[in-house]
Amino acid sequence: MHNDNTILRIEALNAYYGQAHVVQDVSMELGAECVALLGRNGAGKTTLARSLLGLRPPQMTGQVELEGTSLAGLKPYTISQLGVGYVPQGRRLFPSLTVMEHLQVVERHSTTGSNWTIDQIFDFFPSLAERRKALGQHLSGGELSMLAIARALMTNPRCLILDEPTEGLAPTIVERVCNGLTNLVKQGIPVLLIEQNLKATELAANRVYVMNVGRIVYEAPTEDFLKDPQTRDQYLGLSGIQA
Ligand SMILES: Nc1ncnc2c1ncn2[C@@H]1O[C@H](COP(=O)(O)OP(=O)(O)OP(=O)(O)O)[C@@H](O)[C@H]1O
Repeated sequence: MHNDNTILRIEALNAYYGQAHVVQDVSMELGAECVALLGRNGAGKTTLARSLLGLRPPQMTGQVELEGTSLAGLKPYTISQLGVGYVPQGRRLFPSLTVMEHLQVVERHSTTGSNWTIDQIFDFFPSLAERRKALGQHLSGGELSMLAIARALMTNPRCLILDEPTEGLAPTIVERVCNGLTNLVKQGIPVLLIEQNLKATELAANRVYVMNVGRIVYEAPTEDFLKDPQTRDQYLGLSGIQA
C-alpha cells in the first residue's frame, strides 16, 4: 500500500535475538494519525520499536523510512535527531530532578533547537505546570507519563513512538493522557502507540495493528477492531489485554 501522507514507513522488517526470530516480515505505515500496535506480552512490540530506533538492535533486515529518508543502520542519536521521538516503557525519569529540571536538561542538550518551549509544554500539559517544582519521585503515574511525553516533545519529533504510556494508570488518567495524544496528532505529530490497554486504544487510535508471535496478523480502523471480539479473543486473549 502506498500512501503519500506516510511519515514513517516500515517494510519487511525482521529482527532476531540470536536464533530467535522475534520480528517477522513486518510492514507498517504511519500517516497523520495515531496508530495502535497491540499484542500479547512477548509478541515482539518492544523489539520492533527498538529496531526502529536503532537501540542496540538485534540482527535486523528490512527498511525503515522517515519521510523518505532511510533510517536503516543509523545510530539512535541520529535517528532521534532526524525526528523519531521515543517514550520507552517504564518512563525512565530521574527521582531527584524536578519536573522543570527534567525539561531544562533536554532543552540544554537539544542541538536541533526545539519548536516547543517549556511554557508551551506547560500550556499543553497544565497538570505538569502545577507540579513544576515537584521531584520525579513524588509524581503520580499520570504525571510521570505526561513528563515522559513532554521530554520527548522537547526533542522536536516528527513522529512519536510510545511504549505502553498508560500502563498502571487509573481510567480517568488514561483518558487525560489519551487526550494529550489526540492533541499531538492535531498538531501534526503522528503517534505510534504500543498498548495493552483497550480503553486507551479506543480513545486515542485511528487504526490498529495486532502483532502475534512476531507477525502483524490484523490491521483495521479502530472502530472495526472494536466490533470484532473474535480477533480480540484470538490474538489478545482475555488476560492478555486490559479492557
Ligand atoms: N534481550 C533479549 N534477548 C533475547 N530474547 C529477548 C530479548 N528481549 C526480548 N526477547 C524475547 O523476544 C520476544 C519479544 O519480546 P518483546 O519485549 O519485544 O515483546 P513485547 O510484545 O514488547 O512484550 P511486552 O509487552 O511484555 O514488552 C520475547 O519472546 C522475549 O522473550
